[in-house]
Amino acid sequence: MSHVSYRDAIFSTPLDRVAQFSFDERVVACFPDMIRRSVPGYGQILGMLGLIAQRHLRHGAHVYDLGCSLGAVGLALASQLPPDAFRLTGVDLSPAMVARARETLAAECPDHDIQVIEGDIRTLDYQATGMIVLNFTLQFLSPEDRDAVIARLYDALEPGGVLVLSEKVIDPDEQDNAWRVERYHDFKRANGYSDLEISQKRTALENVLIPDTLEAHHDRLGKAGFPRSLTWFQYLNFASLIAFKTYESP
Ligand SMILES: Nc1ncnc2c1ncn2[C@@H]1O[C@H](C[S@+](CC[C@H]([NH3+])C(=O)[O-])CC(=O)[O-])[C@@H](O)[C@H]1O
Ligand SMILES: O=C(O)C(=O)Cc1ccccc1
Repeated sequence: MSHVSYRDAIFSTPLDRVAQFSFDERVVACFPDMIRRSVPGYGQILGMLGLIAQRHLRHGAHVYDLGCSLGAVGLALASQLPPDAFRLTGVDLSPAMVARARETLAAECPDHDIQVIEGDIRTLDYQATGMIVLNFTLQFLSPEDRDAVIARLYDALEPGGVLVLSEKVIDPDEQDNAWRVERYHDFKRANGYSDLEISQKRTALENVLIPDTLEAHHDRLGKAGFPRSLTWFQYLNFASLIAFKTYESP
C-alpha cells in the first residue's frame, strides 16, 4: 500500500510544554516532507549513494542502512542500481518507522532484495557487509555509545568496505558556528517553517540530537580502526563523511 506524506505541521501551534522529539506515528506521517524541508543536501546525499556503491561495492554484496526511517537509502539505491547489484538490510528502533518502511519498499521496489528489521544499532549482531550507511542516525545516540557502535561497524565491514556517515555538525569556531546555524534557520524559513516552528523544534531536539564536530567524527573513525576518512559533502551545518576499511581504496 502506498501512502501520502503529510506536510510537517508538528510544531506549528504554540505548545505549553514542548515534549522531547520522538520518531512516533505523527512524525512518520509527515517524515518525508519534514526531512526534505529540514535537512540541507538530503536529496544530493541520497543521489550520490548509488555512485559510491558502484565504485566501492562488490556486485551482489550486502549493505546496511542503519536508522533507516522510511527506507529512503534503500529506495535511492534501488532507483540507481539493478536488483542483482546489492542486498540491503535496513534497521530502525521505531516500530512505526519500520512498519511504514516495509510497506513502502515492498510497493516501490519489489524486485530488490531489501529487508527491514526492528532493532537497536547499538546491540545488533552485525553480519559481514560491504557498505554501511548511517544517514543522520548517529547524532541520536547518546555520545557515550557512539565510539563502541563505530568500532563494531568497522569490525563488520569486509576488506574494501565503506561507511557513509551523514550528520548535523557543530563548528568549533563559535562565530562560524553561529553563522551556519543562523543561515540554517534562514534555510528552514525559506522552506516554509515559521519562527515558532523553528524554535519549538529546536527545544524538542535539545538533549535528543547532539551534534559532534567534524573533527570528533574523524577522530572516532580513526580510533575505531578506519585508516582513512574524508568529508565528501557539507551544506551549512550538515555534512557527510566516508570512511574506508582499506587505505588503498579508489
Ligand atoms: N539506537 C537506534 N537504533 C536504530 N535506529 C535508531 C536508533 N536511534 C535512533 N534511530 C532511528 O534513526 C532514525 C533517524 S532519521 C534517519 C533518516 C534516514 N536514514 C533517511 O535517510 O531518511 C534522521 C532524522 O530524522 O534527522 C529514526 O528513524 C530513528 O528511529
Ligand atoms: O529540523 C532540525 O532542526 C534538524 O536538525 C533536522 C531534523 C530532521 C528530521 C528530524 C529531526 C531533525
